[in-house]
Amino acid sequence: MSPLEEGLADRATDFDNARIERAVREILFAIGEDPDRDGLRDTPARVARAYAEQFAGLRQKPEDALNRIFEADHDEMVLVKDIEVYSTCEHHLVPFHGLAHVGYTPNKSGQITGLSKLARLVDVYARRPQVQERLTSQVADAIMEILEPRGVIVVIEAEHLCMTMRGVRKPGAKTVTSAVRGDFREYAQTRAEAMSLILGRPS
Ligand SMILES: Nc1nc2c(ncn2[C@@H]2O[C@H](COP(=O)(O)OP(=O)(O)OP(=O)(O)O)[C@@H](O)[C@H]2O)c(=O)[nH]1
Ligand SMILES: [Zn+2]
Repeated sequence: MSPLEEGLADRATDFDNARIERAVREILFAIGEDPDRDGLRDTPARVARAYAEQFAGLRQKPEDALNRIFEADHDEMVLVKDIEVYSTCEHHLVPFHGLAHVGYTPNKSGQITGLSKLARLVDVYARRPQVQERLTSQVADAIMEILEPRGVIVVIEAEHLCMTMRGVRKPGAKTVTSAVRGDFREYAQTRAEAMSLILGRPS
């Protein structure tokens, strides 16, 4: 399986609402609640709808998002920073959220994509059970494969609710991950330039 396909659900496997509803009802029983009380009666169905949205990326491919490629007379860095990202930690199924910064240097023929498509691509991978490291590298690899740029940099900074509301309980702790490919990996100067734009200060 190619890295881009990792985590992609078999498209034949439809999202199973009824099964989620049964499972959530079970969990409610198991924690000692009454799933039939007023406030909880519709909860299994609500959770199923929420999961359909939260995990929609399991049925999407990166090329569904990066589907507009133009040619432009521009072959220098394009960076979209501060893309809000919400994902689900695959260890505890609780959210992690933060900011993604995605930059690339177009190839010599100046192939670029719509700016919003980079944010859409982040969502394709974020809307799956994830670890932050894999999310970061999948976004970078998809851009390399589809746009064939000279290089890509992806930086994600996020707070994991599994580390704040439970477990070690360290609110405010940020996890920063990066994936660099092509020019950004090869040339320290190019990488430093991107990092200073991302962090908003000289690195
Ligand atoms: N590398 C990585 N680890 C993650 C991510 N999200 C959560 N984790 C960690 O996954 C680990 C799971 O550890 P376990 O010991 O199996 O589970 P646990 O007993 O619930 O661990 P604690 O969170 O320490 O209470 C924890 O250290 C989490 O902080 C992520 O995106 N990347
Ligand atoms: Zn977790």
